[in-house]
Amino acid sequence: MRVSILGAGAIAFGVAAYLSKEGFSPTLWSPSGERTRALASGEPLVATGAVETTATVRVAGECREAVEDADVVMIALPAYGHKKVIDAAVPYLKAGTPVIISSHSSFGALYLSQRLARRQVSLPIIVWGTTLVTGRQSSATSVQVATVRQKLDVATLPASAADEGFELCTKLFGDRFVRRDGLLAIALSNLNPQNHLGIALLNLTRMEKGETWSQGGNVTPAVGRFIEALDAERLAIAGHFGVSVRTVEEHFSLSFHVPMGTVSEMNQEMDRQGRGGLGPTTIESRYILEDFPFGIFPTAVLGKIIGRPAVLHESGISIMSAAYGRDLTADNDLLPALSIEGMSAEDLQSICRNGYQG
Ligand SMILES: NC(=O)C1=CN([C@@H]2O[C@H](COP(=O)(O)OP(=O)(O)OC[C@H]3O[C@@H](n4cnc5c(N)ncnc54)[C@H](OP(=O)(O)O)[C@@H]3O)[C@@H](O)[C@H]2O)C=CC1
Ligand SMILES: CC(C)(CO)C(=O)C(=O)O
Repeated sequence: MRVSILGAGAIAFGVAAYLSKEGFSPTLWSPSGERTRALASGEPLVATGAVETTATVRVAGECREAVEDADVVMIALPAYGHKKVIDAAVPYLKAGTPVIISSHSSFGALYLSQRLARRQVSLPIIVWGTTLVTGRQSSATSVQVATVRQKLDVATLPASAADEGFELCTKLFGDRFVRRDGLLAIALSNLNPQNHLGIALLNLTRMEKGETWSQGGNVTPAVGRFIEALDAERLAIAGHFGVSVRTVEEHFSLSFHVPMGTVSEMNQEMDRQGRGGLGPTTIESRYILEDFPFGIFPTAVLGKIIGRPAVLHESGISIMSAAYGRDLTADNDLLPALSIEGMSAEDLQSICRNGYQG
């Protein structure tokens, strides 16, 4: 099966390595072309850690080439690139060809559905609550994979494609998928924003000064409690919509293979095992530039829609925007096209179930 991955960062490399190892043939597309230059010249992709393989992967020079050829398309890059990449792909996507959005955030699936409806193209959009793997790109041709997650939440747009989406994901990536109740559940499942709000806000000076610091080791009890309080707001919103989502504690335990405990205890355990990872060394980090506009902000919008303001989410945005000297919510280039802020909870639930019709 030909899987074209739009993106060529750590996750795209990790997924390409995983698929190659499983006998599928992935194609990578780098929007600027920069990150696939060495692979395009014939060098193999080398993965180490939780996925160990050396593989030759195809590189597409243009988005059209990646998309037209594919049996499945996957978007695997930070949300601040989603609009650009979706706009590039939409003209070439074919009816029926599934599109997987890895670590869906900020209703990117609705944006894709809206653009496809304008072309009167109908296809299943498969959304994941987070990524299959975690890791870092270690060079232009290599990736260090830290973990392959045990469980991954999945849903589809429209919801009626759920069986097809679940079967496809299981065929490609194994028996690890947990079916969730539609796009809204997935939009509330991505936990990076809450984790990264706690980590980045409470370690901002380390990031700004470019220090080398242990991420897991610095999820101290106070940082852990803050993340748990943010999670309580997210869970309350999910509860109001009647959708079931994983707790932050379940997320850590299942993603990083540590026994259940408090958020701090689990991070400290990862750190003790040498798997705590390093925190960002710049404030120009996706922990802020992706997670605040595309994760924390949409969750705060959902809180407003249901009349239960997510006070810590809103405060986090205000404090970080003040620290940046600009309104971070303005970076979200997906929400304005969707006018979600003006919708009723019922209308939002309906569009998240059915998508846009051509
Ligand atoms: N890495 C991890 O462990 C985890 C990552 N995630 C999530 O997975 C997603 C991918 O993460 P990761 O692979 O680490 O990220 P990277 O920063 O490594 O992604 C780099 C890729 O994104 C592209 N990109 C960056 N900015 C833009 C833009 N403005 N427009 C178009 N494309 C852009 C780059 O394009 P180019 O090729 O042109 O340079 C490149 O292909 C993110 O949403 C992240 O939050 C979630 C959990 C863990
Ligand atoms: C490092 C990790 C796995 C945990 O914060 C992560 O979520 C990321 O890189 O985005």
